[in-house]
Amino acid sequence: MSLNKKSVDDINVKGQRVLCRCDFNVPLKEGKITDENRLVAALPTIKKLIADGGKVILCSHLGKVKTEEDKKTKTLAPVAVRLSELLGQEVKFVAEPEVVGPKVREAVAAMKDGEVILLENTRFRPEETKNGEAFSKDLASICDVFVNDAFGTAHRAHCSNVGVAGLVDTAVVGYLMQKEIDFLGNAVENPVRPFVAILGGAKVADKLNVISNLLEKCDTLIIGGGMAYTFLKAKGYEIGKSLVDESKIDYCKEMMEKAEKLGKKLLLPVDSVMIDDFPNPIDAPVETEIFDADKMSADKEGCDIGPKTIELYADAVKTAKTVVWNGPMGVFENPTLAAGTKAVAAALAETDATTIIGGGDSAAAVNQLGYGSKMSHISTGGGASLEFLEGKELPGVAAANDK
Ligand SMILES: Nc1ncnc2c1ncn2[C@@H]1O[C@H](COP(=O)(O)OP(=O)(O)O)[C@@H](O)[C@H]1O
Ligand SMILES: O=C(OP(=O)(O)O)[C@H](O)COP(=O)(O)O
Repeated sequence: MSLNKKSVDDINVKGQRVLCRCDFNVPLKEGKITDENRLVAALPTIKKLIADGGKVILCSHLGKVKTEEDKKTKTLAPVAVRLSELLGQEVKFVAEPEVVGPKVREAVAAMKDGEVILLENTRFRPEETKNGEAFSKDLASICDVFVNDAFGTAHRAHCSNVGVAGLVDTAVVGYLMQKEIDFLGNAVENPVRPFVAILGGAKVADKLNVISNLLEKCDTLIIGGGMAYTFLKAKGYEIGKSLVDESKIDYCKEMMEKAEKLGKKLLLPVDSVMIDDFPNPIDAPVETEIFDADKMSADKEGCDIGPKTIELYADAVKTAKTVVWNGPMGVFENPTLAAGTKAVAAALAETDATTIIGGGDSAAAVNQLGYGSKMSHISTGGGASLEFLEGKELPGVAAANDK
């Protein structure tokens, strides 16, 4: 999918009411934002709209809203406070149960050019995630122009990113959306080779589906983390209590055949760090033992790639010119099980390749290890970047006006 969409550079927002959909779905702990990456990433578009004299109405979802209790804890109030600080001007938080109601209409009517308001969590309206008409219409009624900069949500078709776009004359994308699609699009469509893709993590079912498409595009596909064990089982190896998706064993066999047919390298762990039981809490001390991949213990669980695999993977990355990485190599939240993830992050930091990180946990791992600034691009979208890499059209992008 190429991004031949109208952007904030193609419109004049002076004096216009601009509804700007961002992805402010940030992690919160006791009401405090613990990672503000998504807020910082949204600033260029917001600043541009302010500078151009728009009346900037920001909106976003925050988490999944299922209960009444969620409406207390998943408020965007802390985001308004932090955004005000980051922008150096007031972001007025206008909260009401229906998200867009009389209070918001009044506040919008009173806005001066260059002012900013933030609406409450769009998922407080139950129609939001069903792309229902009433809420889309409410959103469209308070704006002249719609800007979608929520890349992290682009794989969803909801009122605030898709429904509303169909009800306004002007629907464009923001800078973050553009940057994400450009980086990810170039990486898969015109990669400087060798192109290495690294997949790991625990969302095994989701991520296994990406492999078929990625195999056609990359030169080497490296598999680690929880998803590796379904492959190792497909090879006939004992995997003990490790994570597995039984329904995907035949698919993994097919993927190994596909790689061979296409002449692509598919690298799997040759050894594994195993433990007796999954740690609880996750960072509790654990006793580890290293096994070759074809001699794993039937009573243990594989939780990281072993030292031989680290060497193999670091070597494969060394000569790469483009690397896409999604998903940690092990249970990196536990310091004893973080070596594989650390080593891959270090290998990426050392190459002169274009390095693109996708997925909340992978991004957190890279940042925690201090390698964030060494990567070419850290995507703000996990699910969205994966669906994009799979070659799927993202509804949030498709809904914007073509150039
Ligand atoms: N071998 C493994 N067994 C169980 N969990 C694993 C294993 N390797 C990695 N994980 C877990 O995978 C999680 C991240 O997976 P995922 O959500 O798919 O990644 P991302 O957020 O980067 O897309 C981490 O919490 C990590 O502990
Ligand atoms: O955090 C998000 O997705 P991600 O965890 O896949 O990056 C997006 O804000 C989408 O949120 P959702 O998965 O609740 O629709």
